[in-house]
Amino acid sequence: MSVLLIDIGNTRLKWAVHADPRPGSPVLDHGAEFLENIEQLAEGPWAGMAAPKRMLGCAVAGDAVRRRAEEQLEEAWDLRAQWVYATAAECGLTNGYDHPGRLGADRWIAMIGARQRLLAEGPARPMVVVMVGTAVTVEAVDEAGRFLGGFILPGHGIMLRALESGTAGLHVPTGDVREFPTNTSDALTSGGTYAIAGAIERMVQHVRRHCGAEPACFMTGGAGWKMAPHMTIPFELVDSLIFDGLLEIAAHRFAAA
Ligand SMILES: Nc1ncnc2c1ncn2[C@@H]1O[C@H](COP(=O)(O)OP(=O)(O)O)[C@@H](O)[C@H]1O
Ligand SMILES: CC(C)(COP(=O)(O)O)[C@@H](O)C(=O)NCCC(=O)O
Ligand SMILES: [K+]
Repeated sequence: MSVLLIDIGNTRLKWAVHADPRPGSPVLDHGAEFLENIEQLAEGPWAGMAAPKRMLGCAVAGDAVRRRAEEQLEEAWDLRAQWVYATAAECGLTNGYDHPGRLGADRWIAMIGARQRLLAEGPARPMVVVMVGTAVTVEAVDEAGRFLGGFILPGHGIMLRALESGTAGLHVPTGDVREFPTNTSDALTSGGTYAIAGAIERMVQHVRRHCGAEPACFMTGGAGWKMAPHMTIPFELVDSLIFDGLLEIAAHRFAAA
């Protein structure tokens, strides 16, 4: 029973088709489109594809974007969309947010994916789960699977645009990451990268102190590769964290259905 998984962030819609709704099921096809190209999915990459039996996704980019994706599913295969929202508890995770439903669904699902991966690799430990997309999120999860809380930071693009629009002298091309930047381009690129790296390292300290154990650090998101060379702590870069989480949720939901 093939399943189409969709993750709509504020920059791109990412999709993957898996053979079955169960963890580890093989990927049959996948892709990503910038939000402005969603209307071309049914006639483009999805045109020749066998109809998936089910769909499960998350969308944090607003109702209008979500509806545009739903229209493509209808047009391509007459497939009904099923969206995941953050809840108080799911797949072994409990949600410590003040209002659990207000947590971004992508953050919740990535934590579920990371927890499964952690438990597949060894005994339970605390985790720090990082998503580097349009925004950056840095989540803390304790050994028992309780989401303690997380940071939201601007991503690379937003940081640069904020500085460009708020100043007169910062309109420069992208630079390199340097320990001691000596030109404006490098200063901006390094500032953004180390701001994100610093937030991650700080969350690792918080978790280490709170849980009394070394957290496992997982990183995902379209710009995760930009951070990877500049991290000083051990971490695992997992591109598929959200899809891993969605598959886990799909296994529960579609087995019960
Ligand atoms: N092919 C690409 N083109 C442009 N930006 C990319 C690309 N791949 C990754 N990125 C970077 O990834 C970020 C978006 O990551 P993504 O995971 O798609 O975000 P979101 O989940 O918020 O839509 C962009 O801000 C950009 O820095
Ligand atoms: C924090 C986010 C903007 C991240 O979005 P992304 O970078 O993946 O596009 C998204 O998860 C969101 O809108 N969250 C709702 C608010 C919250 O999690 O507290
Ligand atoms: K995302």
